[in-house]
Amino acid sequence: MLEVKNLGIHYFTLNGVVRAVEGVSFSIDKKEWVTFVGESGSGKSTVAHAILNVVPSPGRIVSGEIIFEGKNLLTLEKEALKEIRGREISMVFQDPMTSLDPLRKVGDQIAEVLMEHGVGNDEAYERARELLEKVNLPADRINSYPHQLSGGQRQRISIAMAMAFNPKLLIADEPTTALDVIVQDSIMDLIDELKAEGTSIFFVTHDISLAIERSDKIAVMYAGKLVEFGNVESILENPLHPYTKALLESVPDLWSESKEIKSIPGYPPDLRNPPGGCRFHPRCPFADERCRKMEPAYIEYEKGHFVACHLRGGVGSE
Ligand SMILES: Nc1ncnc2c1ncn2[C@@H]1O[C@H](COP(=O)(O)OP(=O)(O)OP(=O)(O)O)[C@@H](O)[C@H]1O
Ligand code: NI
Repeated sequence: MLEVKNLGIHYFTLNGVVRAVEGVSFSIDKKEWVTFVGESGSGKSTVAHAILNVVPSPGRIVSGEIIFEGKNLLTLEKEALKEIRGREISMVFQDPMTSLDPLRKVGDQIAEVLMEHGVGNDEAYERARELLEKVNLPADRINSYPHQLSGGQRQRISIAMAMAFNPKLLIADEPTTALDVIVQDSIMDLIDELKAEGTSIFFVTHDISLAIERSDKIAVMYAGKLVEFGNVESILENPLHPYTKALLESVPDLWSESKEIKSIPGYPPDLRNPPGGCRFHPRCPFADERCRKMEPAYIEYEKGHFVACHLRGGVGSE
């Protein structure tokens, strides 16, 4: 359904070119929930924005293709992309206020999304009420302003807007990070329901245990590279990349015998000047000469389970 090939994104800042995303390839099938994990700054949000070609300035997509149902979204005319945005592909963010206007009633805002895509006035308000119910908010909330709602309720509103047309793909960038645990769960349930109705989910989180619970596949980013991608089960049973292993070991619940949380020594690199070879090599306990010199190829190590690491074979490039 969605296929991303060799995606590269740079931020052209006054202090240099930030190579935020390089050579990222993956696909998402129908009704599949794929979660992107990785440390802060690894490029998760940048990839999320690229799908609808909305990488904020000074960022620019410098390579790659984003094929959605056979069309490359990166070469599509503005108008055609606008038709897809909000209708076939929608987005929710960590801060719902980025998609809500503080000065207008939430019902008007939901109805407007529908009317923008050709739904008539009365039907749009009717649908807005239905959508509020669907996200478990009372229909009279239609007359509320965003500031009259809690953070969780506001996130429900932005999900209601995202759901307006039963999108084929929902891009959710840390939609629950600002919320408390109980509210978090209820938002995750809503996204699950959407998936049950046929929507594919591109989800971004810092919280790997959240990723494990809900998703079908996990994508692990490190310093702008996709280092591992595969089914949740195969990644848990057989993490192929040393960084993935380290991430899993940093989750306390997973390794309850030891109760010890291991953090990964060192820091991610400055992406204006990333290390040569494998970007993880300065922090990798297994790094050798090859890892310092050659970039590991991204290979399908076992069916549906991809990795970029010299320890797992594959041919690299200088
Ligand atoms: N507007 C910008 N200008 C310059 N550099 C940027 C900009 N936005 C992001 N970057 C850089 O691009 C890289 C990727 O950032 P991105 O926000 O995609 O990471 P992330 O994985 O989503 O991190 P987080 O978990 O903190 O949200 C980082 O090195 C970041 O500093
Ligand atoms: Ni982010």
